[in-house]
Amino acid sequence: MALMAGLRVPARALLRSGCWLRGAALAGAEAAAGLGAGVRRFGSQRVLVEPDPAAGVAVVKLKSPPVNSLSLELLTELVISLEKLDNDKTFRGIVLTSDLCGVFSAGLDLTELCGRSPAHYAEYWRALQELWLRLYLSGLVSVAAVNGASPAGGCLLCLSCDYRVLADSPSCVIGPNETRLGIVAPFWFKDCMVNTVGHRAAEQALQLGTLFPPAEALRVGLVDQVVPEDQVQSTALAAMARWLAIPDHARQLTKSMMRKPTADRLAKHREADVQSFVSFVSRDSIQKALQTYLEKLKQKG
Ligand SMILES: CCCCCC/C=C\CC(=O)SCCNC(=O)CCNC(=O)[C@H](O)C(C)(C)COP(=O)(O)OP(=O)(O)OC[C@H]1O[C@@H](n2cnc3c(N)ncnc32)[C@H](O)[C@@H]1OP(=O)(O)O
Repeated sequence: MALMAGLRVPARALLRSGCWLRGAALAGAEAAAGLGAGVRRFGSQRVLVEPDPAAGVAVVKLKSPPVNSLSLELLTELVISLEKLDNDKTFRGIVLTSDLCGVFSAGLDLTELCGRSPAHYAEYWRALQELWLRLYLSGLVSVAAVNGASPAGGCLLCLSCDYRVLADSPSCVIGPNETRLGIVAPFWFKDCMVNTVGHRAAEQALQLGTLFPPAEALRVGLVDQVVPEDQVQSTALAAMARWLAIPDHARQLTKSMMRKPTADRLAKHREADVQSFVSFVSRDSIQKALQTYLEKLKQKG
């Protein structure tokens, strides 16, 4: 404990990434995931990809301690991994999950939104747009195995998938809490919410900045299943099998028919959306609100 207190951040990071617990269990986990000899994990520093070529499925794990906040680096690495999987005919589906304990993703990395230059904000927003468009329109089946808290941008990642399984734990809250920070979700996040839970529920959740506990998230339709924490990944893989039973071409054309009009609203006006974000985030009042929120988070930690 004293050692952990003295080395607060690294110790927490290690615990979060499950390093102390995982070493011995790794071989077993690989076997359970169907990773035989010769099937190698790949990915990058912040995105771990565990392929199961026989099943045509890859488990994509976010591993950017302490909370998988969406830094420019994480966004970029995730886009690269998704692009690679999208272009590899071996794969028909991905399970998106977190390699950390208790957090799926803390949403946008607030340090990317505070005290930076307009050029940085623009670069960051373009990366977020890129990730959303790629995930939302991916021809792969995407199942989110939400094994931790998933506020704001974390919720957007989940909503961009085809199916969501959430862990049944009080800490596993999910929802669009932007207004509580004094900021506003972009219209394409709003559209995703509306498409998932309907206009009235989306309007209430977005205005109130609601973070739903699991039972409420299920009731409102924000997630499709709530299961015990240790069954999230296996349930996601079982759901994946149901989706993969459908011929790809028919499912993909249907997905595109359902989602392209929403995606096009951004795709056709990306640069205007970037400029609107840059001017919003650069306001003194927004900078102050974000700084205050970030300081509160740090004090709490
Ligand atoms: C300006 C216009 C923008 C429009 C864009 C709208 C779209 C999306 C907006 C967003 O996504 S904004 C981000 C919203 N996210 C949140 O409100 C979540 C904040 N975090 C938490 O509630 C908690 O951290 C957690 C995720 C529930 C995990 O709790 P836990 O107790 O396990 O960990 P903490 O001690 O709170 O945090 C550890 C460490 O991480 C830092 N941190 C947490 N979240 C973020 C973040 N989003 N960005 C950057 N850093 C974050 C936190 O400050 C701690 O730092 P240290 O104290 O260790 O330095």
